[in-house]
Amino acid sequence: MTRVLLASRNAKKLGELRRIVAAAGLDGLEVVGLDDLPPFPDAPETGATFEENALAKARDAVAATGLPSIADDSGIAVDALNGMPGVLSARWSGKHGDDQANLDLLLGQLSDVPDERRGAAFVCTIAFVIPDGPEKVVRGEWHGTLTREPRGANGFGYDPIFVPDGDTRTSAELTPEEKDARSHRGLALALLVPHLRDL
Ligand SMILES: O=P(O)(O)OP(=O)(O)OP(=O)(O)OC[C@H]1O[C@@H](n2cnc3c(O)ncnc32)[C@H](O)[C@@H]1O
Ligand SMILES: [Mg+2]
Repeated sequence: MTRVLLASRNAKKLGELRRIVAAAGLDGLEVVGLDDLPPFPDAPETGATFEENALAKARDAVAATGLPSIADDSGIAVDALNGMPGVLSARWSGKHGDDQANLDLLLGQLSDVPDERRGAAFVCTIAFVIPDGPEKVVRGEWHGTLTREPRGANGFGYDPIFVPDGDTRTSAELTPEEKDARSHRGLALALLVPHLRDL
């Protein structure tokens, strides 16, 4: 069994990563999370791009654990905000990981933005780093529009205000399987799976 670390401190995101990797049926891979290992310090995410942040998180995890490591840096890019919150999505309200405050602030900022200009995209960049080995970075995008009120209880983060193109439900109203099949995270991991099979 080869061990692979999913290096995320966000329990909901980690759950999605675990679920998607499990669905890919990678025989011979044992997936571990940060909660299965001794703690190591969480470096600040200071990169200007999702790619830089994902690579930094995966490299830190490799340095601390010696395990092949996967890290996800993701967020929402809003057209009317010129692509923000972007890499600041997790701390848009000033408090890291406060999903409700982040979502409320974003909705307030967009209150005067008309329906035809409420486009947004979820972006997920995943870095896979092997000790003394190659580094891979993949990216998935999921395009849609933003609602005016939150709807739905599934998912996390900005899911209750994001309606993916081709649907009328928010991504918090999709089943987990529906979200995985279409999401930025599902798309990125699909691109990574061939590299995981090579391990
Ligand atoms: O860095 P780690 O430890 O993985 O955990 P994190 O929560 O800090 O993760 P990010 O730095 O990548 O920030 C991602 C933020 O973007 C949002 N986000 C990412 N993927 C999302 C999704 O599938 N649905 C809703 N919101 C999402 C969510 O608000 C997250 O807090
Ligand atoms: Mg983070």
